[in-house]
This record gives sequence, structure tokens and C-alpha cells, in this order.
Amino acid sequence: MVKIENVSVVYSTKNARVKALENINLTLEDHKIYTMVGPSGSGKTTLIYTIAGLLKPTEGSVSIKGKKVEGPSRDTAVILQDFGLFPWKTVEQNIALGLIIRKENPDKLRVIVGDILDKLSLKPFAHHYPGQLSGGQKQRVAIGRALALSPSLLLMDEPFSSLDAFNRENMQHELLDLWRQNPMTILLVTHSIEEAVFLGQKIIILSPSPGKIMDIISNEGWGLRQSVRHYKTVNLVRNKMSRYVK
Ligand SMILES: Nc1ncnc2c1ncn2[C@@H]1O[C@H](COP(=O)(O)OP(=O)(O)OP(=O)(O)O)[C@@H](O)[C@H]1O
Repeated sequence: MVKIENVSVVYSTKNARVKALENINLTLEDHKIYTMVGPSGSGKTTLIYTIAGLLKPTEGSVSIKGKKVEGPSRDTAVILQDFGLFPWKTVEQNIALGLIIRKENPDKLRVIVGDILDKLSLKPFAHHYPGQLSGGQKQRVAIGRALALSPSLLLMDEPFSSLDAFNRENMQHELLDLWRQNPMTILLVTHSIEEAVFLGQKIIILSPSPGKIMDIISNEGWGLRQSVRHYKTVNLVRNKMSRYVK
């Protein structure tokens, strides 16, 4: 369980202080998929960084499984918008990166990486470099690299935003398939209400800056795109957001 308690984040620069998050209280239950939407600048990325231990909150605290987050943890994986792949490493080497840093046994490493390449249909590209891949393939490598570490918490910041509509829908389905095989806790930030409603079992809505939690919607129709429930929830989220974004 992830517990975010009274978290506020203020960025202090030379000339200004920007309050990015204000008094965030949020609990993420294990093995659930959460999506987060909010207007630009509402602090979504800031919250992801804070949960990942990459940014210390100005006030409040984050704890995972009862342990206060004081820095990056091996149980938490983060996937950022730009994929973060090393262009000079092959697909296979990119996926293995975290395991090498973790000094994983070479035989075990080969098995884990082979399994991930298989699962994500990346075997034919194992020896390709990121520059030779499509956006969807690069995204799959980034997900593969995170999954290789078997995280219990996967944080994703607009992971599919650079993909075309077709690849984006494919990746959404693949993510749900992977989660069904290994139901970790996922928090995914998106600008797409439709994506938030398709993927999120719970949808978190942030207010305009400074970000506060405006609502958390339980979404029974997650995983079903063309259903009445799906469209109803899309409309509900849209209405709630338009109330705050004026
Ligand atoms: N390093 C920083 N220094 C100063 N201010 C920052 C910094 N990073 C973010 N901010 C400010 O904090 C606020 C929240 O930014 P953040 O990137 O978390 O929002 P976001 O909801 O992810 O935005 P978007 O949807 O546009 O990606 C914004 O006002 C932003 O300008």
C-alpha cells in the first residue's frame, strides 16, 4: 500500500516560489490500477517524482508498505514520457540495464530478459538499437526494462502520449494483459480522459495549480472501451474537469 500524507511541494527558484502540490492525501491499494488526470501544471509529474523518491516533499510524507520513502527504491519503477532509453545500447541491453546495476546473476539475467522479450514481442528486435525502432516498440522496451525488475509499484508519466492512435490503443491493451499476468500497483498519468477511463480502476482528478485532489472516481467499467459504462464515466470525468478548468 502506498500512503501519501499531507504532501505539499513548493519549487523555489531564484526569483519565485511555485506551489506545485497542496496537501495531497491519497492511498494506493496494492494490485490496483490508478490513472491520474488534471490540467497542465497541476502537479501530476511532481506527484510521480515524489512517490518515486526522486523529489522530497516540502511538507508531508510518502510511505510504501509502511516504510517512509527517502529515495528511489528497487520495488518502484518509473517510466517517463521520453522512454529514457540509451541510444547506444541494444534492445536487449536496455532491458537488462536495471538487472546489471542490481548485479543480477548472469544466468538468471538471461532468463528474465528472454522472457520479457518474448512477452512484449520484442525478440526479433533484440539486437536493434532504439534509433531503429518505432515509437510503440521503444515504449515496449521502456516497459520491458521496468518489468525486468519485477516492481511492486509502476509509475508511468504520460507513457503513451507520443504514440499514434493505433499504437496507443495496442499499448493500452498490452499494459492490461501484462497487469493481468502480474498485477502490480500502477499509477499512470495521462492527458487523455478516454485513456484514464479505459485503464483506471480508480481515476484521480487533480485541480489546477497548485494541485489538490478534487475527486477519486471508482470505475467499474475499466478495460471495456465500447460500453455504456465507459462513455458514462468519460462524461463524468469530463464534466468534473470542466468545472475546475475555466
Ligand atoms: N523544477 C521546477 N522548478 C520550478 N517549478 C517547477 C519545476 N517543475 C515543475 N514546476 C512547476 O510546478 C507546477 C507543476 O508542474 P508539473 O510538471 O508537476 O505539472 P503537470 O501536471 O505534470 O504538467 P503537464 O500536464 O503540463 O505535464 C507547474 O507550475 C510547473 O511550472
